[in-house]
Amino acid sequence: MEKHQNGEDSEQLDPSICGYDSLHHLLKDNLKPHHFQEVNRLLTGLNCGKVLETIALPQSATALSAEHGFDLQAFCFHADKEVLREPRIVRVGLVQNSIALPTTAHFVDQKKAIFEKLKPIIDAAGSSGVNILCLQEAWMMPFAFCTREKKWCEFAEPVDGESTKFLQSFAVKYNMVIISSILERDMNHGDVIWNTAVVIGNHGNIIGIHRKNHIPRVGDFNESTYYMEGNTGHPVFETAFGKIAINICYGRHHPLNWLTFGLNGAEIVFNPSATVGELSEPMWPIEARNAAIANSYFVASINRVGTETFPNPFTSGDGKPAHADFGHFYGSSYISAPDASCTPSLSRNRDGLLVTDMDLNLCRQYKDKWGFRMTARYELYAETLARYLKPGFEPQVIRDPLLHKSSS
Ligand SMILES: NC(=O)NCCC(=O)O
Repeated sequence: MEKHQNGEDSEQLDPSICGYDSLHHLLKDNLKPHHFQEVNRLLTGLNCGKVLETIALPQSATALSAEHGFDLQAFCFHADKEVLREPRIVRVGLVQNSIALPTTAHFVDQKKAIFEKLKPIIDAAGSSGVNILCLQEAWMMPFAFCTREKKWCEFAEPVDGESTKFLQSFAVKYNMVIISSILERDMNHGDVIWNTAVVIGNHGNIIGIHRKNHIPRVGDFNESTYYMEGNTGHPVFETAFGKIAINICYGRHHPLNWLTFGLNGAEIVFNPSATVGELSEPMWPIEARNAAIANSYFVASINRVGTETFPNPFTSGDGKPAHADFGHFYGSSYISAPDASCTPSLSRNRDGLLVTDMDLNLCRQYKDKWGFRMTARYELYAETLARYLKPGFEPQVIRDPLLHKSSS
């Protein structure tokens, strides 16, 4: 079987949806235009009563996408015009990518090759005027946590390590905030390892970090072998372009995690992820979108791409025979808005850059319209949670007194 540069088998290289690289394209090409219009309205919603607009990007960006073969799509979310506030338009970029060399290559070469691969994509974002750019989870390494082998810890870096330095130069060059999700080694605290998002300001400064709150224990996601649950809470970073937060991957299954970023004032929550089709694909278009609606903020979801094969087969205690790959990381990065509209997703199988303008005024407009914050009744839940956390908790269940009585 033919092997490709990144270690994928050619058999695994058609992770298309019936030959299409996204559900959007499949529907568009196969439905009659008026059917597609209705399906699209129901699936991706309307923004200010209209289908989401596409935007034209500069030729420098489209040329980079053509030369390097990455998917490039661009959309725009509007908000209603307000009397007292000017529009607050932010241009966001999301990058999804596969690894660049087989996982058997020297670790230094693997990381360097990913840096090289990302350069033209980040340049395309910069030349498109992106204000905030977010990369996928642990973008600087293969997602080797399935293996449980400790050698992959060598990819971990301090917060101000080489990946941050690499991105700082782009942040300065393009006046861009960059969110970089890395495997972090905290040298000042006994070399402890974390799954961390570093927020780099548009002057190249490090604004702060957030460490992944919820660590998966599902399928091959054996991440708990490598790092612990984060200790940074739910920080919101006030940047030159808006208040942002990062909910790293598996945290998207936890509604209270989304809520707490919202309570701290986030206007955009980024969800850098690494997840595979077999496990989570039906959840992917739902959870982030629901969070955007429920919390009246934008959510930017990013997933890596490709199938990563590791040198030694592994098992995960789920009865599956030993295997050496993680399954297919299905890309499909997209953005959801508080008004229930969302962009089509990027390719399921190619590297990509999604550029999206969003008027942050939409967040407050939807708080005013639906009043989810005002109707939330937080005190009810605070009281139940406080009781639930005590060892003597008893669930509030009212039993039908006729249950188990024999019917006469
Ligand atoms: N990276 C990560 O947390 N993946 C867990 C699987 C999922 O949440 O879909």
